[in-house]
Amino acid sequence: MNDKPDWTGSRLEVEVGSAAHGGHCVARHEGRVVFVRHALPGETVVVEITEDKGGGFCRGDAVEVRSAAAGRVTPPCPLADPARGTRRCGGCDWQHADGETQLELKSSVVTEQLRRIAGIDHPVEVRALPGGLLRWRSRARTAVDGEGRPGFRVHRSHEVIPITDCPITMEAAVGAVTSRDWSPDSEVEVTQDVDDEVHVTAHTRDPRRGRVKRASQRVQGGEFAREEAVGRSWNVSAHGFWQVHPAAADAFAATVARMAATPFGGTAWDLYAGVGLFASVLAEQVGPAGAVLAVESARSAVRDATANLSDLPQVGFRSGPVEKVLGGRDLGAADPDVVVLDPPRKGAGREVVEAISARRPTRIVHVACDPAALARDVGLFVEQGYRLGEIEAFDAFPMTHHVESLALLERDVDYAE
Ligand SMILES: C[S@@+](CC[C@H](N)C(=O)[O-])C[C@H]1O[C@@H](n2cnc3c(N)ncnc32)[C@H](O)[C@@H]1O
Repeated sequence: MNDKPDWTGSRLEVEVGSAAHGGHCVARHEGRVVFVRHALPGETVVVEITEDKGGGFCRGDAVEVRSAAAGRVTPPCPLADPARGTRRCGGCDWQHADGETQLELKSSVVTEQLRRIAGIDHPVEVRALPGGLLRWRSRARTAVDGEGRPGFRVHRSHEVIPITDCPITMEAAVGAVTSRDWSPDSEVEVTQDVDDEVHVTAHTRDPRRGRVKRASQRVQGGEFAREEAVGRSWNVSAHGFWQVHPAAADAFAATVARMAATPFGGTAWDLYAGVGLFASVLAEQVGPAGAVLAVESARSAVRDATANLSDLPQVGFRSGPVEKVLGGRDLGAADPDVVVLDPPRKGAGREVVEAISARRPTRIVHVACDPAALARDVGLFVEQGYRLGEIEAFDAFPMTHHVESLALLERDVDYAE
């Protein structure tokens, strides 16, 4: 039986330890672990407990800094200020850290996740992308409160804090969202594309089902957002997947190209292909005599990819979940030389890792936006006989805890095969 007191709502002074996955730092109080938001390693803070897991760990927000770390700054957004108590925007975890400190925190988290989850000692250094810490976000989904005001949710809560700005979001995008009222309790999606055209779609609540309907109404902009990367122009369905940071697509594609190094005339797979960004790079490497198979589950993305890559006949598309397509028969006869996979946040998982490994590609490039998922999948590939060659990591989401890592996994070629 748990006889520990419930600390929810209490304020405790703690010494803050290292950064943990998810934008917290770890502290201890009376033998219990407290995950503290908006603190920095080495600080002494007063934390208000927002969640007590009953005998296990607690979560809380730093509400007063008694001794600040050297990297602490005043958050540019008032919604991330400790003076607000625990009613802070849930979006930005590291606004109170300067840019260099954010890179150090993210580097330590990626390195630690690899060590803890995959048992691999491989120090990772996260690099900044050009463009600074503010106004980089080209895509956002905002909530709307009961009075029709757009906003963001409090961390781990349904409460919506109305916004008049969001300093990490591009100016025209945030202006399009904040300049009007919306249907109460709806959601608004916004995209600012490379031409600075803003696309806005409202998703309204279905009162019968008590959740936001998938049916949506375009309020501003066109069907497609135009983007540019790898020297090409891309048409992406206005709220379809495209990298959120404007410098990310080129940086990731260049890294994929370098790590993949697919032989001319070879075969490559681009799994979770989106609108075909990495498939285009692989297609250039294999040339007209090679083959690239792009697999993607969202039908609109496959449609966009097919149109975007119509000049690259060596790219073939399969529409459907990767786990199903890899289990099917229409993958083509040739085993891939190289596989690139860029799964959603939860990672690819054992079934997909085993299906890829069974085809014995020489090189695998794993692109991950979550360090824990990266470590899980890397560990699974290592179980299948691959070794971690290198990792390049980018801060494609400044001010938040998110970080993008690209890992190269290699298998020694056995020429007797
Ligand atoms: C992180 S995005 C990567 C897109 C692309 N590589 C890029 O950089 O633009 C992940 C993509 O995987 C797709 N996806 C999610 N789950 C999938 C699944 N089980 N099978 C295939 N595609 C999936 C999503 O629709 C999304 O386009």
